[in-house]
Amino acid sequence: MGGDGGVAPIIHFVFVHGACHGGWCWYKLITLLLAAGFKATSVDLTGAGINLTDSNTVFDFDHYNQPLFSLLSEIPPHHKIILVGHSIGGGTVTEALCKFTDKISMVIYLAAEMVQPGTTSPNNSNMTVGEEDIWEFTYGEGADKPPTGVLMKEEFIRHYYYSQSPIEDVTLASKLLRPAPIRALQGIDKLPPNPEAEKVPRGYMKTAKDNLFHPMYQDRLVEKWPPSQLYILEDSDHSAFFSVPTILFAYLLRAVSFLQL
Ligand SMILES: CC[C@H]1c2cc3[nH]c4c(c3C)C(=O)[C@H](C(=O)OC)c4c3nc(cc4[nH]c(cc(n2)[C@@H]1C)c(C(C)=O)c4C)[C@@H](C)[C@@H]3CCC(=O)O
Repeated sequence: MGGDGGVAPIIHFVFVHGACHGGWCWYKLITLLLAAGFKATSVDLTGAGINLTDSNTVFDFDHYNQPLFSLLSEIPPHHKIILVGHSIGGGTVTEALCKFTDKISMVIYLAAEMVQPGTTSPNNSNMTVGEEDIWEFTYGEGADKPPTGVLMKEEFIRHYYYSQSPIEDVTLASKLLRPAPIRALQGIDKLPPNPEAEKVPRGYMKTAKDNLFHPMYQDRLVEKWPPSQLYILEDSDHSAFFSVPTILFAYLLRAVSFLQL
């Protein structure tokens, strides 16, 4: 029995995708966790996955994150929420951590943006997002206005997102990726300091064979805001949920074994 009115605690993993992805990318992890007796949910942020909003109309980071905020507000208090964010979804996770601090038992950043509220990202000269040739922009407000969406060009997907992943997953993903709301993403890493949120245990999982989010840049994030647990996924590309799902599953279980229920 836990401390919440005598109701037994339930460990509930909530997964947040990165840019252009959707809740679909967690299908292997959700299958493994459900089979092991945990609760596991993935969310489609606004304009992603099967969320019906056109991402070209999403201009605000809070609007983009709204489906996660709704989900978190509905989860009952006896659920011990482990919030897991991938890639730029780490920005969403940090914002949710600040808004729902009391509901979250642990946050895990997977190859993710992990920036202490009140500070800025370390120098990002290693980031591939700056290499415009790999991106295709959409102009929902007309060609004379700044872009509203961004999607990786199909010929670069295997190398940058999924170099170590099964080819079937690459094929599936290439059908499901959708443009990310570029203007909403400009709102990441703009949070005020939040000492309460910093008390929540935090894990970082580094992807060592990542062609998109350089491992050295991930090291810098970890140095700048050291997590309580650090895991290295040696054989993982940027998308550990496809390339090393069983190792990721094992590391998630190890991470939650440190929870005080
Ligand atoms: C194009 C500019 C826009 C942006 C888009 C974007 N960012 C990432 C993707 C896209 C389309 C990815 O596909 C990747 C990801 O989420 O993979 C699933 C992205 C990352 N972005 C990161 C950090 C980061 N991005 C931005 C800004 C933007 N990203 C523009 C608004 C910032 C800041 C503060 O401006 C930061 C810190 C990483 C977590 C990943 C990997 C990026 C890489 O190394 O290339």
